[in-house]
Amino acid sequence: MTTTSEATAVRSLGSEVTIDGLSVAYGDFHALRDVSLQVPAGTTTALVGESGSGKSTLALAAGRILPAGARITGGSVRVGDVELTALDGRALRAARGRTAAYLAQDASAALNPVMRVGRQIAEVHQVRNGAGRAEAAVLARRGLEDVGISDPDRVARLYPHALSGGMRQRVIIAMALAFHPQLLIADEPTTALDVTVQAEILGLVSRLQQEYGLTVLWITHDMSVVAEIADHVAVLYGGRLVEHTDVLTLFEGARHPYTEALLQCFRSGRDAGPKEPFTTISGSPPVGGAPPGCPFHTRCPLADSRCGTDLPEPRRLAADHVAACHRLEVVR
Ligand SMILES: Nc1ncnc2c1ncn2[C@@H]1O[C@H](COP(=O)(O)OP(=O)(O)OP(=O)(O)O)[C@@H](O)[C@H]1O
Repeated sequence: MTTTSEATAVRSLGSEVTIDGLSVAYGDFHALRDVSLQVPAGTTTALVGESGSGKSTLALAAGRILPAGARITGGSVRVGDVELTALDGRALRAARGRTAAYLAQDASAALNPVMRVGRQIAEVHQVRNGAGRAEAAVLARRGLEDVGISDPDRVARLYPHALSGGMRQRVIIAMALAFHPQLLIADEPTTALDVTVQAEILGLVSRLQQEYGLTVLWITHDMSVVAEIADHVAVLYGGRLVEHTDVLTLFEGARHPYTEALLQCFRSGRDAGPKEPFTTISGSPPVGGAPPGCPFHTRCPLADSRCGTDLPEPRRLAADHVAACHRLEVVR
């Protein structure tokens, strides 16, 4: 039987995540190819890239919570000391429960509409942490307080439809924390919220991340979110990791032409007046598989003939900086 202190105790939650040579396919189509990435325990890595670049596939593979139909075709994922890619069946189901919690863009889809929110969080404490019913109710209220809800007793009795979008997202965060996750996957959880609420939720997750030492993979299109929450950034294009670096280097010394193009779009959107056009990346991301050579070569202003035929290997430029590009010397 679990004691009160065991059920209540929150470990220093985050574990190191090591992804090595990971490839994932939906049917015959490879959405992710040969991606290697390390997320140190207790840090946040932002996954950025245009739509379809493979951000969600990578994050979901890191928690082994890919949808049905997705197959890991190569490589490995280790969370803490568990090699997730080596597990299947019952062992995988058990490991999943211990490993990752997921914050979705649409918080209402993650909540049961006919159950009071306090009960939903309490159930996690009962099932996941072995708390008794009364203790779980206390923990649920404490969880609501922890995510900045000032009147947890009242809110615990509400159904999800009675909550605003921001409040629903807070409830989902409280529920995610109740899982004591080794890895928190945040899939653009703030994009559906208005700007003020978005800032509040980002501030909240940053505080909780530090307080609980959470390891976070944060999927986003938005470089201002990256600046706010990330320690490291992984840039994906056409299912490949093209650059991986710490957040300061990203903004001050990105080396891959695709990363540079994303940053130019961000800066021009941020600095443009209301009627000024802002920069976009010409062309579209690959659909149905990346071309041979560098996946970005068809849109890259610096591409030469080799870029169309040879896949660039990731090159280590500093302890915390890797980029895969044949033309790094001419970027800076
Ligand atoms: N369940 C699925 N079945 C088939 N193909 C899928 C599935 N999920 C994703 N894909 C495809 O895999 C590729 C990568 O998708 P993924 O959702 O990982 O990209 P993303 O960068 O997260 O995009 P977005 O920002 O639009 O969410 C895309 O081409 C997508 O169409």
